[in-house]
Amino acid sequence: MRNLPKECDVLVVAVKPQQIEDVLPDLGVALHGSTRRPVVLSVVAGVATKRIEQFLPSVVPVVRAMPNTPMTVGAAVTAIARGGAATERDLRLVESVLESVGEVLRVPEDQLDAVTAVSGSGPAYVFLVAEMMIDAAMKLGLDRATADRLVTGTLAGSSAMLGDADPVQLRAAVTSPAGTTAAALEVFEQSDIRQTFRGALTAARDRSLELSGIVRPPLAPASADQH
Ligand SMILES: NC(=O)C1=CN([C@@H]2O[C@H](COP(=O)(O)OP(=O)(O)OC[C@H]3O[C@@H](n4cnc5c(N)ncnc54)[C@H](O)[C@@H]3O)[C@@H](O)[C@H]2O)C=CC1
Ligand SMILES: O=C(O)[C@@H]1CCC=N1
Repeated sequence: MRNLPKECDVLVVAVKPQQIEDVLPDLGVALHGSTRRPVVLSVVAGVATKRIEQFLPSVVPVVRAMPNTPMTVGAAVTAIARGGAATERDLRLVESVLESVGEVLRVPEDQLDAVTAVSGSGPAYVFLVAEMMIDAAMKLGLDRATADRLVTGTLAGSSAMLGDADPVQLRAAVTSPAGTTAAALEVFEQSDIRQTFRGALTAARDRSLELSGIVRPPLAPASADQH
């Protein structure tokens, strides 16, 4: 930890929210003892830049990001927000790192809890849809391998069509009057699926807000020679 600031331009904090107090005090000490000022990039859900800054020298730039797991296939969408000491140059540096694995958007920090609910947790909602479609396909008599290929191909193809297109228009184009899609969509609407989605995303947003309250105040400032 002590040598990290000398070796890195960007230091990524990627522990669980409950673990940041195990990491940030030592990082603060290492940065106090260093003349080099790497950007601290936190991907930790629900922990505000102000909280992170409390552990670090005031000149250290902090940028908070909410990426998502499609990063592993170069298709992330990540939102970033800057802390008090971060400059335009720091933001560009972070963007250049994150753009190597997907798209990057800048948002005000107070929107990151909503972002977490939408795109941070979002892949799980899509995977749940895949799981439920595969299950329903098998109930209709398709074998597992066929169901997997049909569902995976349908989700991938539909995502590729979305691009900048309007999902409402895309859905309308699939839905023939009194046809099969209309029959399925009627069942979805009757089950109040829209309200379910609003409730789910609100729960995720609220959990992110709640997590921001779990972090205890930092320890008294420590000088480098105490460690
Ligand atoms: N999983 C996801 O889709 C996303 C996760 N995040 C955030 O990323 C963070 C990490 O999440 P995951 O990767 O899912 O968790 P994880 O549990 O897989 O990774 C946490 C890592 O922190 C390490 N760690 C724990 N204590 C440490 C310490 N004292 N010093 C050094 N390393 C330590 C662990 O060894 C582990 O590798 C969380 O804050 C989460 O909110 C953000 C966006 C998406
Ligand atoms: O579930 C979580 O807390 C993390 C944050 C976004 C995705 N996974």
